[in-house]
Amino acid sequence: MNEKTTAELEHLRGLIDGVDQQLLHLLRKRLDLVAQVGTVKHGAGLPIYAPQREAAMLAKRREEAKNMGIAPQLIEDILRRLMRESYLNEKDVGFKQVKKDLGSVVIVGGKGQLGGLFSQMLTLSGYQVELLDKDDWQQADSLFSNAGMVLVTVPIAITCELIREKLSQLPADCILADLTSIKTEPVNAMLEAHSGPVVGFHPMFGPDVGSLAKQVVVVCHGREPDKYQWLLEQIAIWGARIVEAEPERHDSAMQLVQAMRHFSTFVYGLNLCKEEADIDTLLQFSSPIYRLELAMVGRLFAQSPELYADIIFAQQDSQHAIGDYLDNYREALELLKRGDRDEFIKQFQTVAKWFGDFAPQFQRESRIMLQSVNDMKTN
Ligand SMILES: NC(=O)c1ccc[n+]([C@@H]2O[C@H](COP(=O)([O-])OP(=O)(O)OC[C@H]3O[C@@H](n4cnc5c(N)ncnc54)[C@H](O)[C@@H]3O)[C@@H](O)[C@H]2O)c1
Ligand SMILES: O=C(O)C(=O)C[C@]1(C(=O)O)C=C[C@@H](O)C=C1
Repeated sequence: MNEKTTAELEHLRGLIDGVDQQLLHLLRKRLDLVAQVGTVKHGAGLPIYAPQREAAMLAKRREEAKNMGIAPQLIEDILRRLMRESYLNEKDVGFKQVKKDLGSVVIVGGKGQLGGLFSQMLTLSGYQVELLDKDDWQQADSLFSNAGMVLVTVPIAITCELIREKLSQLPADCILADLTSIKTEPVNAMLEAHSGPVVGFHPMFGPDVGSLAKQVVVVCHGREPDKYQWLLEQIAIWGARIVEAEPERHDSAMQLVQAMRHFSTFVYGLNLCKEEADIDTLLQFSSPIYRLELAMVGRLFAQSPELYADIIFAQQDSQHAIGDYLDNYREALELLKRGDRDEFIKQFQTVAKWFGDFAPQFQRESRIMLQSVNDMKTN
């Protein structure tokens, strides 16, 4: 680079630094305003996530960006990231407590991952939370005697037995609820063990979400819904979307959404491990989609093997779905073995037709994810 180029670049980079610093000041200003919104919402008991406000704001800013010669997607990306920050900041102010006269909430398994998250959310909402973990059963009677709600969040494999053996003497008006990833058997066990209000939940997210804004919580009604309606409102205030489902319908969807998904991810990892693949080399040659795929597979193995074993093994019916998948894999492998490219293309087109409008929609969504994956690269 000659001296003139160096000087020009330095000058322009200095101006860019100045603009970025102005952006920082604007960000500070926006975060302060969002904190004030958080306080107002807390007082009024309004949900942290305001989808209509977001949609209207994004549409306006996109239009304004277009008029200024800025790509609308740029401002949308920036605002969505900023709103994620808002959910986190607004959460720290706390939430309105919907049910003031509940008594305490006893979380059985409360020192675990999901128990910890719900303990935090309930405490931020003003409830008195008591944790009852595996070594705390000597305090159970005194904790249960004041409980307005008992929330079960222990490993799946011991959930039903624990409910039947340890939760059959709760106060009659106490709500019995759970967070188990499968629903039919735990909800039945709760209905058998307790004659009062019963409700099953399945939070469709892990403990590392940061905020519940936009997350889905499946609810399976058990008994006396009017007694736990406040809890659904509380979860909505946390920003999550409640999806109602019969336990059987939930479990059958979970065979594909969880059991088969995690099983094929497990086999993918198992295969890489047995093939002794060199992850560093794979990453060097990886396209963004491969990096994303590897991240999705790798993150499974950073978590509890028991949790995933339980999700897969708790639903023995999943073996049929997994078996069908294996048959389809074998049939597709046959196409490859006999070099039947034409048939591959025919089947590809059949699947594309079956996906219909979802295929281009997923392509658009994944494009944004892939660009983020690429942005995160540092070399
Ligand atoms: N982790 C997730 O991503 C996730 C997501 C959705 C639902 N869930 C569900 O949440 C539940 C808990 O999962 P987790 O990931 O928090 O597991 P975890 O292992 O982190 O927590 C389980 C807790 O239960 C405690 N425990 C074990 N035996 C006990 C006993 N006899 N009495 C009282 N406590 C006992 C453990 O000490 C631990 O603190 C499971 O039913 C799971 O299906 C988990
Ligand atoms: O306007 C609100 O209600 C806010 O909470 C602020 C804000 C934002 O960051 O702009 C954050 C979250 C909402 O979903 C919508 C907008």
